[in-house]
Amino acid sequence: MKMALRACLRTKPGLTALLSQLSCSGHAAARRAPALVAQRSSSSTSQKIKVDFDQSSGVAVMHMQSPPVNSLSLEFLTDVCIALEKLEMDKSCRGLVVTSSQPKVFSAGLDILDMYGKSPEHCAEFWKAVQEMWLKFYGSNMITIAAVNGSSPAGGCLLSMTCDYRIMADNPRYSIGLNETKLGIVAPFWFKDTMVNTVGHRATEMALQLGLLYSPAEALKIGLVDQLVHEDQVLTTATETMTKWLAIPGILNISYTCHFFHLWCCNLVCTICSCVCQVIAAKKIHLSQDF
Ligand SMILES: CCCCC/C=C\C/C=C\CCC/C=C/C(=O)SCCNC(=O)CCNC(=O)[C@H](O)C(C)(C)COP(=O)(O)OP(=O)(O)OC[C@H]1O[C@@H](n2cnc3c(N)ncnc32)[C@H](O)[C@@H]1OP(=O)(O)O
Repeated sequence: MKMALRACLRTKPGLTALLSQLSCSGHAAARRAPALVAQRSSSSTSQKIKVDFDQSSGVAVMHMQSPPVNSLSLEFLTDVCIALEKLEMDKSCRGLVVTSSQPKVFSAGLDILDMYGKSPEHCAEFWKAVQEMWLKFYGSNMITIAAVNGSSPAGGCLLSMTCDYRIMADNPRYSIGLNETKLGIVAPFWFKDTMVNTVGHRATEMALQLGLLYSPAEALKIGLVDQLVHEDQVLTTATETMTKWLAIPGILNISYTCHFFHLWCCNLVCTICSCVCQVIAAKKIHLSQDF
């Protein structure tokens, strides 16, 4: 699925342009960007993101380092998107591993504190940034692997599902899943679609209706993650796996089908509608709070 989206993006420049207009690259571009330099290995760092790029293998590792739990705030999402954009522009970068520098947590999902009591403008920016992250990862030209070295609820699970492959630490204290229902909120349909594309319809229905968080073993069983390893081995396994993937001829040029392109267009249109609705809703909430 992700490869089809990637192919669509590569072959439909108009769509890419439209996406970039929709996305929040405006505010992203205004911020500092981690630079990639042409040398064998390079390391670039924003406050919350560290990128190590090994030019000889063409593989970059993005370390999320936003304490305490890599919650996805507007600022953090912006940094992630900028880093990804930079890597995307460097054609020598063919693979990306995403992992966490925080102990026990891959990402706690959307930053709840960044969603509460904020201005409608902030909410709109925030929501656009969430969508941009999803679009950028899902439509990436690189092979992407999530090295899930800790718990990954809600938006953290979404982030990992946008990757081509997920390797999770085999520690029963960690969990992963779209638990929004348990928080009294509804996972947006594109969260749902991403999960359907990963684990299928029935498993997604169950997961979303009950707001399930899965142990690593359960997640492996339903296909939410692809591999479990000891937590010391998550990153090394991810880079080894990446090497194998990148050795497959034409891996970055998998052809796509019309079906996938249609799905992509549907997702795009619905995303625009959803975005407009979110803004309207946020404005209404804001107004009602004034009375
Ligand atoms: C802006 C809105 C625009 C309009 C949109 C409107 C509507 C859209 C509708 C729906 C969209 C919803 C989609 C939502 C997606 C989400 O991702 S919601 C976030 C869900 N996340 C969670 O449920 C995770 C909750 N956290 C945990 O389960 C645990 O914290 C943990 C990640 C497993 C880590 O556990 P542990 O290591 O034990 O750490 P602590 O629990 O002690 O936490 C440490 C500190 O981190 C703070 N924190 C945790 N999660 C978050 C978070 N998501 N956002 C912000 N902060 C978080 C926690 O409070 C602790 O802080 P203190 O040390 O107490 O200060």
